[in-house]
Amino acid sequence: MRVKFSKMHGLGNDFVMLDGISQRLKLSPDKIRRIADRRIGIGCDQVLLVEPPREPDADFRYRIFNADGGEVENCGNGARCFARFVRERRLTGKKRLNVETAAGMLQLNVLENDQVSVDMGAPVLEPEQIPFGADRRAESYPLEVHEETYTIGAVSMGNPHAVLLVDDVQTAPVTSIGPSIETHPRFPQKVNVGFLQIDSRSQAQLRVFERGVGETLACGTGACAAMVYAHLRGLVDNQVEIHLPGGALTIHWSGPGQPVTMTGPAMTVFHGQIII
Ligand SMILES: N[C@@H](CCC[C@H](N)C(=O)O)C(=O)O
Repeated sequence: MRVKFSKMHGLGNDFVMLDGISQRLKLSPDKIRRIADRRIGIGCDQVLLVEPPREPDADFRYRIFNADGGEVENCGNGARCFARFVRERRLTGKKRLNVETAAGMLQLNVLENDQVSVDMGAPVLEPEQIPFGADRRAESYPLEVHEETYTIGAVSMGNPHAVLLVDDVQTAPVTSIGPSIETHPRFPQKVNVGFLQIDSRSQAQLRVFERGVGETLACGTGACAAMVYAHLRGLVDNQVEIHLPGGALTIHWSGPGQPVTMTGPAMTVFHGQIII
């Protein structure tokens, strides 16, 4: 099967974008892994597939596959790239888009200067719905990892996130404890793990060990989850610039029940074809 693709990224979180509207695609976890492989494939953190919508009020459906082949619910950086992709491929001329994901409907707004703003919906904090093993909802939870107890926040942005506050993001144990938290038994569907350093009430730094990928240069849903946790702890105001290794995202949240808004860039790198 010969497949046309675009290589894109949002702050270095990179994607292979597939148009499943003008070409017939049969993807399996094995094919996703091959496409995502940086040596024998194209290489990416996630493969994103655009399909026709199923819901009447949606413009498109967009599906997300991690580099390990697993399909997941949401991807913030991917959502911004999706908006740019459907316009560049002339699948739509709209600047405001409604897109269906496994996590629900997202609203996107294409701005000037390669920026896209996304209404990511309201965060979910009930442990059962994250899903996270805890008796009741709390602001923070103790989590035992390798006989040490860490304090975490647990937030779903459609996909599950654990957030840890750290003094210095540069020396944070992202790759040493990230994998153990990702697969911790209290997160039955695994989890993305964010390490957050708060610099002021409007500036923070974040590194994320992503479920099904490893550490990435940026994670949009991770930045939203980090904002939610920091806001619930009273550490930040309603708008925060979150600096990730690949660049900054602006995240806005005014509190429980309200949607989180994420604004940042979406970049196209090249177009190509692959035989899979
Ligand atoms: N990079 C993404 C998140 C992608 C999915 C994540 N790895 C998961 O398994 O939930 C983002 O920008 O949000």
